[in-house]
Amino acid sequence: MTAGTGRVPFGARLVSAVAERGALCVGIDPHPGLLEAWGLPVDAGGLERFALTAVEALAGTVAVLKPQSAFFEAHGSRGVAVLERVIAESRQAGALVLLDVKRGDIGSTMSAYANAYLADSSPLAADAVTLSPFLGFGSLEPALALAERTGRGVFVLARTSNPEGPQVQTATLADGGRSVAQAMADEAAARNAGADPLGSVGLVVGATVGRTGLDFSQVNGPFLAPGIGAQGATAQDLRTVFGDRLAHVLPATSRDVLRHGPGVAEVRSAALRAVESIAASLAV
Ligand SMILES: O=C(O)c1cc(=O)[nH]c(=O)n1[C@@H]1O[C@H](COP(=O)(O)O)[C@@H](O)[C@H]1O
Repeated sequence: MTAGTGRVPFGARLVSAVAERGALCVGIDPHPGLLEAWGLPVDAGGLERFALTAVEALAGTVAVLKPQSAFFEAHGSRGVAVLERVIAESRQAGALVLLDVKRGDIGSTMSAYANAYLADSSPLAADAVTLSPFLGFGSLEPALALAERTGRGVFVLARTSNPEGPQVQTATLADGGRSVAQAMADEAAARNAGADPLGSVGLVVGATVGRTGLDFSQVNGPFLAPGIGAQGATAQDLRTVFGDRLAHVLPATSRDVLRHGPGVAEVRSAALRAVESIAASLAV
């Protein structure tokens, strides 16, 4: 079992973490190619060395760490055991952990996913998870409810960083002129209404997506903005994507920091440079 949250809502804990450490989420994505580049074998032992080095370099420095579950699952039960350690040790070192699992299922199965990642009793419980709403936002209710009860958060996909996203996300809903992405923003806004300083239902909006025309003014929650670095977006792009919502944006990058390994100091320096360059871009 990982440590609890003290029932302080995720949104409030995120605001404190960002104030203390800067607005940055670093992904822990143990790609086989990165393991090789670090001189590690592509097996569970190599995964463990890679992931725990990343934790050592980053968990005392960066506001949010985002392990990508698939890269751990690919190594079977030993990989999942490493993921449990990554979550526990990162949280002990003061980082918030956003577990990237992009789950979405019919409501009754969604309850099981919620218990796996958002219940205090689970060995895989993180501070927040990524969720996919394309079975309908309402199907996520068990996760939203459990996250709220346990002081955890969720980030719901809205406008993802990949080029295929618009096929679904910019489509117009049957009930009127809104896009699917706008509907997700409106659902998040409804869940976060009145939360202070920030709600715990976030959205995922890629840093790569450019001007969207989406209205984020009522969301009152955090925006995870992946795509910086390896996918071509820069910190300067955030202003175009998020306009006057920049204060609530959590920029995310993974390979662009991890490629500086295997040295702990080099990985940490790369993350600190990213924090500074993002802070400079957001301040101008
Ligand atoms: O939910 C995510 O984290 C996510 C959403 C999205 O729209 N785009 C996106 O790249 N991600 C994740 O963010 C990480 C990006 O890694 P880099 O491209 O190496 O910075 C990967 O783990 C992706 O799965």
